[in-house]
Amino acid sequence: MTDAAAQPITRLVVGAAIVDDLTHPTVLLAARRTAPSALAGGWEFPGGKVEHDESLEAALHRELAEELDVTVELGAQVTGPVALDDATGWPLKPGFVMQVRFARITTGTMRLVDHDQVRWLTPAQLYDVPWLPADLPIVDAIRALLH
Ligand SMILES: Nc1nc2c([nH]c(=O)n2[C@H]2C[C@H](O)[C@@H](COP(=O)(O)OP(=O)(O)OP(=O)(O)O)O2)c(=O)[nH]1
Repeated sequence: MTDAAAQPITRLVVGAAIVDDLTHPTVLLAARRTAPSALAGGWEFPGGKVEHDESLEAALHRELAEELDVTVELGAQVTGPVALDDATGWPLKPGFVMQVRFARITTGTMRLVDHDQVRWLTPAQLYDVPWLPADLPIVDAIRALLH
C-alpha cells in the first residue's frame, strides 16, 4: 500500500470496470475518449471526477448515466495500491487517484456521449486497445479476475 498521506490527493476519480457478469466476468468494456485532445484516442474505464460532497458510488452512477446513458449494479472494487478513507485507489497522475468498481449494466441501451467507441474485450483481447497509460496496471489486475 502507498501511504495516501505522503502524496496529497487533490482529486478523486471513479471508474467502472463494466463486465458482463459480476460473479463470473468474462469480458470487460473499454471506451475510447474523444477529449481533451491530449487524451483523445486513449481507451479508459468510463467514469470521471467525484464532485464535492458526493459519494464515490453516487459519482459513478452519475457518470455512467451521463456518459453512456445506462444504469448499473455495482460490484466489488478493483483493489488498488493507494489507501483511501474507506476504499483503495489507483494513481493516475500527480494529485489524481481513481477508485475502480466492477459494474454490470442493468438498464439502458448504451449511447456514447463522451466516447466514440466501446469494445467488449475478452482476456485475450485486453491489450488490443491503447489504454491510457495509468490504466495499464488496473487492466493487469482485472485480467487476473476475468474467466
Ligand atoms: N474517467 C477516467 N479518467 C481517467 C482514466 N484513466 C486516467 O488516467 N484518467 C484521467 C483522465 C482525466 O485526466 C481524469 C478524469 O477526468 P474526466 O475527464 O474523466 O472527468 P469528468 O468526466 O468529471 O470530466 P470534467 O467534468 O472534468 O470535464 O483522469 C480512466 O480510466 N477513466
